[in-house]
Amino acid sequence: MSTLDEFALIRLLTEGKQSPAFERTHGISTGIGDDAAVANVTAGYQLVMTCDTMAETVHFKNITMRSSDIGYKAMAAAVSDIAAMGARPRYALVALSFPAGTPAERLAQIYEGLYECAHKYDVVVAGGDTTASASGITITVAVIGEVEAGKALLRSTAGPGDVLVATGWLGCSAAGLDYLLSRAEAAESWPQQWHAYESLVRAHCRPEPQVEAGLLLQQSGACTALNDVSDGLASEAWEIAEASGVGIDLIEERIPVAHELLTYAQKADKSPLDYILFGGEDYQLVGTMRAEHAIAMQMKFKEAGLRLYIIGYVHEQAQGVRLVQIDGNVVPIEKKGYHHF
Ligand SMILES: Nc1ncnc2c1ncn2[C@@H]1O[C@H](COP(=O)(O)OP(=O)(O)O)[C@@H](O)[C@H]1O
Ligand SMILES: Cc1ncc(C[n+]2csc(CCOP(=O)(O)OP(=O)(O)O)c2C)c(N)n1
Ligand SMILES: [Mg+2]
Ligand SMILES: [Mg+2]
Ligand SMILES: [Mg+2]
Repeated sequence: MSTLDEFALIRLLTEGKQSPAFERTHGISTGIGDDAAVANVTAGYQLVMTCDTMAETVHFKNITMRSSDIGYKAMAAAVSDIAAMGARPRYALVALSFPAGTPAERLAQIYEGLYECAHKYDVVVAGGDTTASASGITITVAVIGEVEAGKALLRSTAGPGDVLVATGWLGCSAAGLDYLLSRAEAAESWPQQWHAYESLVRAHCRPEPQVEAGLLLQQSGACTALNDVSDGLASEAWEIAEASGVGIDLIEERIPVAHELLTYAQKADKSPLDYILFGGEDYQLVGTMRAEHAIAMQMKFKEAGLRLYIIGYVHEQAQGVRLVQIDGNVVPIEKKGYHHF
């Protein structure tokens, strides 16, 4: 960044991206430009707050994501945690660190993607922070959402007799990542129209947080626990099981498998189930609900153009997470997923 100082860069990244009218109608009275942003709170609602970081080499490399994808996914991953509480995302704060000399154009593209995702999910970018880093780009997005008081969906409230549900395909992002790593082609030069494994690449680079699904589950009153899938189905099911003091059985034949995941796994001599259980970064929702409500919820989801799969059930005994295999054998599922350290 040779020609722009810090403040000129912040202007370049943010100016003209949100109209003052948009900010006003979304409850912001002071946005970017002061020491902190000021927003109204809705009476009778609670704040829901989260943040997630994406760091170069850990969450992305130049062969796995374009700059605009990095921004998009950073916002999507943070919004996903708000969806996983059954809440509505409202505001975002963005912290960006990069080594001196990073081209301003690259940063501008990251912000193009970031705002694209923010607009899609009706999130106002209310501020952030910009610093140098010793090496690599890091982007942290904090999202503040809201939910009707007392209605947030927790991990710790699943009960015996509940069924386990998922809002979409799992494992596609991890398979897409494997494909991109094996292909090893600089992301910025990817073609506009992607042909091979397009859905897997999209799942990895442009995940869609399930905000609408989370709200439907919350408003229904039938959902007893909810998580988003950032570390893999096994890890998320274990988190619900441990927090709620229950056991969970996953039914292999009920877990949906995307066609392209099957094709890729076969070609790469990998197991689709391994991607589903231990891959992560799907940003679908996995939760529990009382069994008697499950079919009606599936209908509601269908009417809304969404999907809801019943993929398991909750036990009284806290014997961890198990897989009911297609042949009827029941095997324990390891607590493994993505671990940073
Ligand atoms: N450095 C930190 N300081 C304070 N709280 C943290 C920190 N890192 C994570 N947490 C909290 O720990 C919990 C688990 O975090 P994480 O595994 O990242 O959640 P998720 O997988 O849903 O993003 C969250 O409540 C999160 O806010
Ligand atoms: C280059 C590269 N290597 C590996 C991964 C896979 N990966 C990185 S972090 C992660 C787990 C999710 O990230 P995390 O920061 O743990 O999200 P959180 O659980 O906090 O939402 C996965 C599967 C990747 N996305 N890119
Ligand atoms: Mg996190
Ligand atoms: Mg989460
Ligand atoms: Mg997260």
